Amino acid sequence: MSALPTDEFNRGFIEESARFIRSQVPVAPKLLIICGSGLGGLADTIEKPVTLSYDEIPNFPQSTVPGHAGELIFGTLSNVPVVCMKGRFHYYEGYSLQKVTTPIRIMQLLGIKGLIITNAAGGVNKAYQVGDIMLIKDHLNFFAFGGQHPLRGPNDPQFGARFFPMNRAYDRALLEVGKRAAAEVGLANHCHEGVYGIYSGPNYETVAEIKYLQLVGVDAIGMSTVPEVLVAKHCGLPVFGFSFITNKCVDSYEDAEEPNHAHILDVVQAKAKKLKNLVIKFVEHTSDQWL
Ligand SMILES: O=P(O)(O)O[C@@H]1C[C@H](O)[C@@H](CO)O1
Ligand SMILES: Nc1nc2[nH]cnc2c(=O)[nH]1
Repeated sequence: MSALPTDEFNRGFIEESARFIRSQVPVAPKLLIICGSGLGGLADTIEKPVTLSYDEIPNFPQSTVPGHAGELIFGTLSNVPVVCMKGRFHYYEGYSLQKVTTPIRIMQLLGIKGLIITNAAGGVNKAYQVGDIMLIKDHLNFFAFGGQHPLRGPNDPQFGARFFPMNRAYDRALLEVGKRAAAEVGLANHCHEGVYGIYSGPNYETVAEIKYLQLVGVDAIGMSTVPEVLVAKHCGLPVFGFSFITNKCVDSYEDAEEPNHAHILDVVQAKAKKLKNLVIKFVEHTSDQWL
């Protein structure tokens, strides 16, 4: 008999993962930080870190992409107990959207109150430059237009309602705090608010696809984030997200530039300190909300 997609969300599996983590970690996290490609250095700022490798945790997926270490780092930031996922999962790796998002549900069982989500993305908006950040104000979920959704299948009401709104998926107040934090760490002139689009990958976009994305209002394109945000919103978690613009998307046949993952990781590395400072400032300004 074929498995329902929600079998990956099976409570027994998720609870087993959560139980194991509880047995290893002294303090339950209040905030989950998901690190995008090359952004694992965000975890370096965590105080009193306790590291769990993904392969130690029962039923946890394994990272397969360079720039995604495959570790959970628990500790504190501005006195807030946090957990940092150094390594996320992508649909193109072969995981179902349910498997991609199980960490959100596991962390929800552990008691998180919010999500900071980051990614490396291509700049579709012509005004965006390499090294800019885009605070995510909304997304375009191309997977859903094609009927692909992590919450397809029976709903578990203990996590959230069958039908749920997404028009305020990216918390407006947190976005304002993000803007302030970006200015404080010297990123004011490199900070935008925009719409993130998800593309399945693993290839980068064609010129025609980039022209289409420009037309429909996508500012930055990537291969992640949206599934995790859907599952986080389903279980009521406020979300703050930003994209780090690692390349300008090619929208002309005359342009010989080609995106390249190794180069993308180098670009992230070059700005790592500022991005860490941004996350530190953001948590500092919002700490009361999570405790
Ligand atoms: O995990 P994120 O979304 O940051 O990773 C992006 C999308 C692909 O996984 C990869 C392409 O270079 O970077
Ligand atoms: N889909 C997609 N993902 C990316 N991640 C980093 N750059 C890009 C890009 O140009 N396109």
